[in-house]
Amino acid sequence: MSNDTEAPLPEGWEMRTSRSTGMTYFLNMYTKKSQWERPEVPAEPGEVRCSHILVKHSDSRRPSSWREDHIKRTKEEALDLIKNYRKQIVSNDASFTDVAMKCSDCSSAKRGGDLGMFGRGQMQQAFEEEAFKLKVGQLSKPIETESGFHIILRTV
Ligand SMILES: O=C(CCc1ccccc1)N[C@H](Cc1nc2ccccc2[nH]1)C(=O)O
Repeated sequence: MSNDTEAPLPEGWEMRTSRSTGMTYFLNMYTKKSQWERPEVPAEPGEVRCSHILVKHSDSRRPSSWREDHIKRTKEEALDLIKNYRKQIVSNDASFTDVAMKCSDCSSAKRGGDLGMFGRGQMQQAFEEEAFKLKVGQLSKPIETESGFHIILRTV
């Protein structure tokens, strides 16, 4: 715990002095939210940009996609597929964009899986939690939402 006021603040934070009380507080430069406690980790961005690859299954919220009118694969088969896609990408046997365009069961497949910029409260909870944990350029492990299984690449 560093309460040394000289130590540099983590990325994205600025130190401020309250005009009314003279007390020091800390401002997240992305979200403009403030806090009294000295931050120990970089400020969370207000928005991130991610691409993803989605593999749906028969129990998905909408078991249909541009690829397949009636998706019959089981959850187990879907998880196996997304793990194999991740292996191909990590080993550089295929590019994220190509796999997304060919294999993703989301309409974003047409754009290499790109979902654009989004803030908290816009995507399904499990997807949001993982997306905001990622560093820029990082590829997530498979995560599950009601839509199916995803791997997420944070791009901005
Ligand atoms: O909801 C959409 C569209 C997502 C989208 C956002 C922004 C640009 C392009 C697409 N497609 C669903 C599948 C799906 N479920 C998701 C859950 C979280 C993030 C992306 C997702 N994609 C479906 O097709 O059932």
